[in-house]
Amino acid sequence: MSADGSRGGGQSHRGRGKGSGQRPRGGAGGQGTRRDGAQGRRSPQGSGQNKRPQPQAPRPDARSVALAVMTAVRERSAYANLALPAELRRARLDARDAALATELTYGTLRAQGLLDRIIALAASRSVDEIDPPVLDLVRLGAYQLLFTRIGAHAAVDTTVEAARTEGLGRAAGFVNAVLRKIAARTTEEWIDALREAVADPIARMAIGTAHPEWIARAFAESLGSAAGELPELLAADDARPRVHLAARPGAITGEELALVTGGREGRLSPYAVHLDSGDPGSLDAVREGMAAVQDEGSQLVALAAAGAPVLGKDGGRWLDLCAGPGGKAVLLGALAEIEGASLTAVEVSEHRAGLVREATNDLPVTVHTADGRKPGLEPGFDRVLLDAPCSGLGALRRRPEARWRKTAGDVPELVSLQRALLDSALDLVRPGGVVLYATCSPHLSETVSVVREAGRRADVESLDVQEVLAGICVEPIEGLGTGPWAQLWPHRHGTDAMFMAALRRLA
Ligand SMILES: C[S@@+](CC[C@H](N)C(=O)[O-])C[C@H]1O[C@@H](n2cnc3c(N)ncnc32)[C@H](O)[C@@H]1O
Repeated sequence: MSADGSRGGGQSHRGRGKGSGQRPRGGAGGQGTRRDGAQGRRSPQGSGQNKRPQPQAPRPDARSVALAVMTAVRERSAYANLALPAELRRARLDARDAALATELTYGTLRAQGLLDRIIALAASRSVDEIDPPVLDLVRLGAYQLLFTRIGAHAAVDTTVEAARTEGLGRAAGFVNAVLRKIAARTTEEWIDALREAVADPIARMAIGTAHPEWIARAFAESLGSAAGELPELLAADDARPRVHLAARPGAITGEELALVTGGREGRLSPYAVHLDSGDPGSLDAVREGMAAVQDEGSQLVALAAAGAPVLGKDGGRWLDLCAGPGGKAVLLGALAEIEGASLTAVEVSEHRAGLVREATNDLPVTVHTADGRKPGLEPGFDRVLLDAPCSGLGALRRRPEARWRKTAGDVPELVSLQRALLDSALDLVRPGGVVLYATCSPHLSETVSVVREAGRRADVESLDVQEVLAGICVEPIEGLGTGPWAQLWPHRHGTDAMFMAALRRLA
């Protein structure tokens, strides 16, 4: 790394540069940075004693936790929502600093593409020319300046200090200069500057809400005649989602779960409970397996798979064709137990199949590690859930880094897989049985196009899945689209943007 933060030359590794591990981290503090402020005050040099300061490992703080997660996401393609809890446990921050670390990590990752465009303008160079660990630091500082109430001095000073404690001291001047330039304008001024040369309204909205343009465009296409709701949708997609719990049928009711957790019952799934805050893993009901974290929209998918009308008697042979890691298999397995049915779960990944086994070990569920396109199972299932591998564009709010990792180029390959899996599901279901096709993506290529094509098979009819949902939901559900399929939306339903369609094999 050179002194101006650019790639190439010199040291660029965390913890190897000048100043690394030499003194407690700190800085000017500021809102939410009480600990930084207290630790950042160093004694004046040579203050009456000749003793050399003892080397001391820097104590983790909110910013170092955020940087560690950002590094894991960048270098090892980690998922932030899995890496952050591990870092928080390791750092043992108090509740206030843990909340700040969470806000900085998720916020910076979510806004990354927008921050990079602003940094490029401020640094007068492409971000590709900036050493990645230095770029992470600048992103973290820029996020604080533009999207938090942390004071500008605190945001700049603590980031420059972090450059030193992270072993990137030679880039401190560069970090300082870029952040000061960013601090000289408001967020709105930067966004206006980026939008200056952009006329297309969707592209302008995408810039302002830190979404890649192709994703905003896919959302608009899926909203169709309601594309005017795009700003609301993009804003909801940027907000931190509430934690949804699913009560396990037969173990606890939604009402009881709300009482023991202090949460609120959902308006859609009869098993849903919403929590405003807190660590769901610490709840007794979750630890004892009576409830699990699951988006309310995902609950509706499993419930629709269990409730869509089959012709003739339901013989109790149910199949989950893409089951890993097992969220819906647990709900389906618990319903199967109540109905006297059994669930076969298929998952191509050995590791994920293991997770399904673990999650369903006390339920009538058999797990097979196999490719759902050719699972080698005896056909004749009464019900098949195909929760297809997809781009995940409908669950971006739960995966802060995901929007900048995916590309439009990922979609066609997924669509071919979805088509082949749906064909297989329709071959495996008995005449009169139902396939529930679902994606956690509203992208039309992965949703309507796939089920329309399958509906062209001579032995398939489309059911009105909105009617199925009407029979399941606690309160009337609206805004699902023109049907017969259903599209859930974060801004309308408070769920992930799940899509579902029910197809029945003709007898
Ligand atoms: C959307 S996820 C399913 C989520 C799951 N239903 C749940 O609620 O936890 C899709 C799953 O399909 C698996 N998968 C991908 N290709 C597959 C294939 N050819 N056959 C079976 N499973 C596959 C992925 O590994 C992934 O676990």
